[in-house]
Amino acid sequence: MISINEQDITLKPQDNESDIVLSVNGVSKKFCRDLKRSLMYGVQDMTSELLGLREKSDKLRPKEFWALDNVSFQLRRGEALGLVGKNGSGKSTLLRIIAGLIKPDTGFVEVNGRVAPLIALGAGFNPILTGRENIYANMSILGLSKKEIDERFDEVIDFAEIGDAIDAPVQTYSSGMAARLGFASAIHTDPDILLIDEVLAVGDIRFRAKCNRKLHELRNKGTSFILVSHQTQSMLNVCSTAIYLLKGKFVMSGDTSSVMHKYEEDLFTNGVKENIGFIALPQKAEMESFGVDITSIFFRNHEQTITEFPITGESIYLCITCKAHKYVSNYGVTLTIQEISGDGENTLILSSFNDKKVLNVSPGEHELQVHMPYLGLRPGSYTMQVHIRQDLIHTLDSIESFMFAVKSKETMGRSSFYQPREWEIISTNNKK
Ligand SMILES: Nc1ncnc2c1ncn2[C@@H]1O[C@H](COP(=O)(O)OP(=O)(O)OP(=O)(O)O)[C@@H](O)[C@H]1O
Repeated sequence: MISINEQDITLKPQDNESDIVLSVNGVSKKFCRDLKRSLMYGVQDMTSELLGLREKSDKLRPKEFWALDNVSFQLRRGEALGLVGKNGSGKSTLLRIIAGLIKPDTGFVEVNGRVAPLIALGAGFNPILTGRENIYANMSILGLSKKEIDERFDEVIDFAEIGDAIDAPVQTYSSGMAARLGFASAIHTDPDILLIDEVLAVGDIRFRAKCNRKLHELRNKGTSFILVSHQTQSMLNVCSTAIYLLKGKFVMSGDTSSVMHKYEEDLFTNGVKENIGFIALPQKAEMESFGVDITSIFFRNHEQTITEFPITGESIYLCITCKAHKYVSNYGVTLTIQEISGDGENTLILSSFNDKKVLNVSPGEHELQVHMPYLGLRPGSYTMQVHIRQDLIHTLDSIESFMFAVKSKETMGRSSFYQPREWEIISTNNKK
């Protein structure tokens, strides 16, 4: 994933009309899911457009739906704006309208400068043309003359690290190569606005670092960005402001952390509210059990009171109640925690086996407590897998998703975990 470090954000939007590089005004776009009807509407629309009869329509025809519904916002020079929303909320449609790839059904977009879309992998590339031909086609679509492209050509292929493959058809490229070429040609057009879709999460770490440096350079020159991402940390790192779309509708805009907070909260409370921070399971019959069954999972605070929300930096006990049907020795618990809107990476793995804690239980009910004196997880929404194993091999019981939200009393800034700390000044005057 492309990311720009926090310190890269140097340009602050200024309150000046001439700073507005993009203005999206009441933009709506409708689509039709039924292929036959969609083709029929397409032919109808084209005919009426050719006859000069087509008016922007704010009415839906049968089987149509609004993929974008009356969205308005402005982007200023040097601003990095995040676009968040669940799958299908209209983010790509909005980027494609801004890039001029599709037309809105109502509203309009005003662009002050050159827009370079980094939308789908190898977007805009013709697979049967060579890399070289595609660079010329792509850069001229973005408004460069042949002479300008000639001047930048070597820089583009150098940047893309394509080598001899530049004269092979793009259909023979790997997705990473196509994306590198797309990225290189787009950024070498000196865009005023870069549209970055998260499908651009390609390339090795070294290439991504190179892209970051280039983006940093562009940013310092005043290029504005719109970044689509589901990853909270990338959003917080890159974007100063964000917009949240839901089913094509504008939900809120503002500073990135408040928007991401609302987005995560909605993701989280989507029909599963009753299961957050607490799970209770029906008892298993003894014949279905492998010896130890999880009966509930929840948190207790430092006073041992049950709490729904653990707090970053505070003491918390994760409690797993179990019913043992027999004496079970050498068992252990593994907890694997992921952020719900994260990139699928594990945020934290705790294992009693790794901690050399061997657990034994006699028949009956037990509460296993995992004490975390300072919770390191930052505020957000998480899912936890819980596995109880014997001798690290046999699974006795497991829970695939225990969902919980972490709240915070302190400001975390853009940190990705909580570090307990103390600040102190020690006088060294009398020390030798
Ligand atoms: N050409 C099309 N014809 C019909 N429906 C479409 C078309 N393009 C997009 N859609 C629909 O419009 C809605 C918005 O799609 P869009 O791709 O903009 O969402 P998104 O927020 O970018 O989703 P994701 O996060 O999955 O990329 C979706 O329901 C999608 O299925």
